[in-house]
Amino acid sequence: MTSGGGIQIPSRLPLLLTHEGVLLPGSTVRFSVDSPRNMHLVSQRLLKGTSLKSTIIGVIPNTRDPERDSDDCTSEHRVDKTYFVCYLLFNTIHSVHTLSHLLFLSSCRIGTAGIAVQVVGSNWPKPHYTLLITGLCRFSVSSLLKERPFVLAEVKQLDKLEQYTTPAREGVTAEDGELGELSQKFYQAAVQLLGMLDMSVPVVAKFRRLLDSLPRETLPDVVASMIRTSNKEKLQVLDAVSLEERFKKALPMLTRQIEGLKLLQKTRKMSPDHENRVLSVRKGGVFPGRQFSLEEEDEDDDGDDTAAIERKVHGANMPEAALRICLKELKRLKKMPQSMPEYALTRNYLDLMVELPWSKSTKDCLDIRAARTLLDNDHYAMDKLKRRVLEYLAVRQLKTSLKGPILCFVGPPGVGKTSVGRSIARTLGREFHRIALGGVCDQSDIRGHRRTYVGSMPGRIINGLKTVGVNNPVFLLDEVDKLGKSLQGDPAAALLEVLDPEQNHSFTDHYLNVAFDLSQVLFIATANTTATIPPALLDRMEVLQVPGYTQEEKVEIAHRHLIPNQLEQHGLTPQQLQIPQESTQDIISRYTREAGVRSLERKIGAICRAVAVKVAEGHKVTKRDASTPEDSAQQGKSQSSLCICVLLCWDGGLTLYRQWMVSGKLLLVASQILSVYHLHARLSLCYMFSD
Ligand SMILES: Nc1ncnc2c1ncn2[C@@H]1O[C@H](COP(=O)(O)OP(=O)(O)OP(=O)(O)O)[C@@H](O)[C@H]1O
Repeated sequence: MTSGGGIQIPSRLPLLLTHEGVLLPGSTVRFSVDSPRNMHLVSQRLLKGTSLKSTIIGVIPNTRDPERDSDDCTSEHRVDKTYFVCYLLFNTIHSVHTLSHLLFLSSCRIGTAGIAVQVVGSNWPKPHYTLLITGLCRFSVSSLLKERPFVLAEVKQLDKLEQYTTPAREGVTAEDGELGELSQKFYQAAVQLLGMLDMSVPVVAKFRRLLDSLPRETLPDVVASMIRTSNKEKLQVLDAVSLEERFKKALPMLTRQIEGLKLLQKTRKMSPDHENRVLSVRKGGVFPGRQFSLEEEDEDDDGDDTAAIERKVHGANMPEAALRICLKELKRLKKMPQSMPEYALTRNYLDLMVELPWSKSTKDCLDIRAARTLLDNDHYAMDKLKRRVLEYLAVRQLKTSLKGPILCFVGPPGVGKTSVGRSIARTLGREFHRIALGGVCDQSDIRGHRRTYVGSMPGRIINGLKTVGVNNPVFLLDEVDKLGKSLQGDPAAALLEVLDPEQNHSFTDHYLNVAFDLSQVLFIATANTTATIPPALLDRMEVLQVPGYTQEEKVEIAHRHLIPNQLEQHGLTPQQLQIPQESTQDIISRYTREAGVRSLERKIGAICRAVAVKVAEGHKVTKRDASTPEDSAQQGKSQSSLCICVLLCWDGGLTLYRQWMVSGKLLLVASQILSVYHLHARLSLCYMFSD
């Protein structure tokens, strides 16, 4: 095998006839073997041989063994007798052709001698072997020695194997004239290509490693086997026996690949992370392995995402403990692939942490006189409550320390507890957030779920803070008396910490798992009764009773607040609908039975809706008729003198309760029966237009 210091391949080589791929010297290719001749080669030569010599075979590319095709025919048409006779005849002729074909092969084809580095056999779906062969050198077939059981040929080695063991400087150099220039050009092109490729791809990594360590002579074969080339092109390189010709054949392929990449990069604008990756490899001469690249890629892929969160985390102005947790989570997030379910959980957690108003607050603009005016304007009566609220606010104005009592307004429904809470927020110039506690029976509603649970989320307090975006809002805990209890814990107990000024500076939501200072939040609670409020909770609050209203108070509330509000809500003007005090009194005494004014408000709303329909219809009619200036004047007059007559009818009897709003002639335009009270009564409206 060795002659004169150089390595020689055996002069007789078993030949593997393959049509699958082209094995070039210096490359490794996997071949699937299933034709009888090739199968014999593997079983009788490769598997039985014990020496290195026995693992060297010749690979003749682009050759389909004719016997394999005929074998296929046999199996497919085994039962067809007529075909079988034909097949025998055909095979006799064909065997001559096969021999000549192989002889033709042996006279003009070039193959690659290679070492079978791996042989894997399998019986599924049919018996076959898979060979992993590393190419050594070119050879030409001198003569065919035998055809069966596998092809054996006398071969002539074309490449000198010692070339592959010579260091680069002793191989082709620039001083070697045209060949030297060619090889230098080829090397530079290969380096250029490398600079444009994604280094995390294994084949590129291999390419980079090989580029500097291999002798230049081997580059055309190695590069041609690695870049995107067709089998035909690889065959051209294989057939190029002279080194110069080989460089000339392979260089255009390499240049084409570079141009193609350039074009691709032009159209698909390079992403910055890709650029970074390429740059990092260009700078550090050592190419990182696959594992390293993957980690790097993960970081780069979501680099923007995590970088943005990191910026937000640092900008959120959160306390040190929270910041530490965020940075820890961020570190974990960076290491996680985005496809991991925990990635989304951690991401959501960090999003919430950066959105929370750790140190964002509104400035209180408390002026007791203005507060009194505002409360008076918003609410009629409720003197006792308003007085206490003003006292409370005055103390706050004098003493900025916020450790005051938690006010709890207790009274029947609709007496204005919630709306007073809203007014307090307005007088203070703070954000207002209402937390409805009616029916809440799970303590995690208040404190949140631990992050270990699927679908965990923060409690209502933290959610409320996120919504308002400041850490000093007015939180109205509505209906504290309707808190429930269940196996999931007692939400009232969770509220104890929230409402205790001594404790709530370090309120810890289970989801956040870090303390949030609630001491700046102004809590106001409302309830219909104190009977169902847990004593411990009641003890933390100052109860302010809000009694129901008298008839006179209700009439005043209706005319000062409810009717103007409803008119505005329904897009009506006071000229279009005027409800006299007597009518209001009647509605209160006959159609509402309540301590508050919610039902009364609904009745007024019903009247407004009915009037809105009529006004809208009136608009249409007048638009159509108002073609002349006289018509327009008439229309304005009619609208301004629109009045209402309330007809109350119940149990079939009709009571006309007529109120003439304008003097003069009145015309009944329309009447509508509105369903107001389910069985007893109906409210009928008549619209009268002045002529
Ligand atoms: N004194 C008042 N002055 C003006 N409007 C009032 C007054 N009392 C109640 N209202 C109005 O009555 C309506 C109902 O009030 P609100 O929702 O505050 O009642 P509540 O006491 O909170 O009822 P609930 O206990 O059912 O929650 C609101 O539109 C409110 O403006």
